[in-house]
Amino acid sequence: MYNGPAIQIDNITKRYKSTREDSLSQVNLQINQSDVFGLLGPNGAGKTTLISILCGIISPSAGSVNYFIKGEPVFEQERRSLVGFVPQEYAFYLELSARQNLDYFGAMYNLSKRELTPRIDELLEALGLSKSADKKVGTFSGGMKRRVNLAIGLIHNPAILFLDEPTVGVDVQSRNAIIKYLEEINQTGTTIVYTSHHMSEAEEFCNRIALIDHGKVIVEGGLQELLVENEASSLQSLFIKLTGEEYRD
Ligand SMILES: Nc1ncnc2c1ncn2[C@@H]1O[C@H](COP(=O)(O)OP(=O)(O)OP(=O)(O)O)[C@@H](O)[C@H]1O
Repeated sequence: MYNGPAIQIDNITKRYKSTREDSLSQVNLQINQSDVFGLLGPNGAGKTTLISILCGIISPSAGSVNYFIKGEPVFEQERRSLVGFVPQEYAFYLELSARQNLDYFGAMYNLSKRELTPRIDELLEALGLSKSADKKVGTFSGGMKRRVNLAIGLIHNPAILFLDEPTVGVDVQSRNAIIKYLEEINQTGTTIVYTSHHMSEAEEFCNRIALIDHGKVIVEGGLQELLVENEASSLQSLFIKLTGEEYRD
């Protein structure tokens, strides 16, 4: 499988208008096409800010992000169809059914009914939502809502998928289903960039990580190499070793 760069992040700095400090400072990263890349760090480190910049939801104060598919640069106008985003907050209509939500968001990507119907069936089936497809999402459990959120981010079959804490608040079964499905799509060529506070999940799921703290990348690279280099027995111990034990309230 092709494994050149998919995302090139150069010198990203972000300062929100209402703040006096940079939320991100001089972030440089390269994410490769076959990666499941983990953006990890304590509360307030800058993970959501970075992922929001990468998906084009907010602009950086300085620096640039470039995307590539099989080595070819992606132009601004193509980006929307090639990039998918699964936000931390639920991004759907509680009064609509799972199928109606997927229909609605699919139409926003200009997918035709002929493309959309089999894609919706495939996602509902893959994420264990077929039986509840026509029920209002407002009646769903937390795990089912997370899976609907994921299906919406994937509706247009993006080549690069960003996920901000996709398994927060779900039970073991839903977590397992979500991670298994993400592993499958990564195997078939989707680049995945994800944030999580769940260190054992990230340790199993990611091949490469960047540890971010106070808006800066502290370390980045292959997960196994980082564990060996830092003499850490697990991702959790690497995290504590590099970010300390103090609360970040
Ligand atoms: N819209 C905003 N306006 C002002 N400051 C913000 C805004 N969003 C985030 N920040 C600040 O930027 C810094 C990074 O926040 P961010 O949400 O990116 O961190 P995070 O690593 O995603 O945290 P968490 O793990 O708690 O979700 C924090 O100091 C936060 O207070």
